[in-house]
Amino acid sequence: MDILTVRGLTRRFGELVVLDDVHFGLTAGRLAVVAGPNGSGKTTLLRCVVGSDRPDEGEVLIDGKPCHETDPEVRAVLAAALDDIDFFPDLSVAEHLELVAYAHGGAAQPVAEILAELDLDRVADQLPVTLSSGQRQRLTLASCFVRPRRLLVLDEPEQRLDGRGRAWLADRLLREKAAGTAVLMASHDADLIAEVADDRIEVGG
Ligand SMILES: Nc1ncnc2c1ncn2[C@@H]1O[C@H](COP(=O)(O)OP(=O)(O)OP(=O)(O)O)[C@@H](O)[C@H]1O
Repeated sequence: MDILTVRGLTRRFGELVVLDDVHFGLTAGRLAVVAGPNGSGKTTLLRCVVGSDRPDEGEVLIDGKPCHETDPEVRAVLAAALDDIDFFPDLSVAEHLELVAYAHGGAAQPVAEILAELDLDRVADQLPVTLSSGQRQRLTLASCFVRPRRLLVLDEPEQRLDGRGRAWLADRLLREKAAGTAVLMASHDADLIAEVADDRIEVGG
């Protein structure tokens, strides 16, 4: 059965039809990439899937049930990194990850391990505001990987990562699939897409 089902999703902003009757399903262990040029509706689609935007028509089902962002069941299943993520300003990098794990029923992977994996161990005691942009991106991704999940939604996760970070990301996504996580990802990185994607959802022109 699909973990994620999108049916007839349509989103308009005034006269602009950004998403027009989008359909797809995603099962455990598969990765679908959302592809299209700038402004084609990739982020809008992901925002509708995670519930931070509402489609004008159509529906999003998680485990066959309509998805509402605040449902405890959805919160337990869905880990998302879209660009509107906020960090707790007064918590260190390590404390932020401890709290995210705690809020979702415990760490899926020890915080110390994920810090080391993402080269964040050197900045574990720093506040988010003191991080470089690449380190902030790594913390965004770590926030998804530290918590339990069956569905992962990522908006251009490769952005601001260096070469080593991109290699790590590809490997990590392959491991996510092997562990049975369903992944929906917007990306402009053709190499990453070729390496990890099973399905391709084209949006826009
Ligand atoms: N709240 C909004 N009000 C009006 N227009 C919007 C709104 N949100 C998005 N749009 C428009 O919808 C279109 C799709 O935007 P979206 O951010 O989904 O594109 P994208 O494919 O993610 O682009 P990029 O590759 O640049 O990240 C754009 O033309 C954008 O201006």
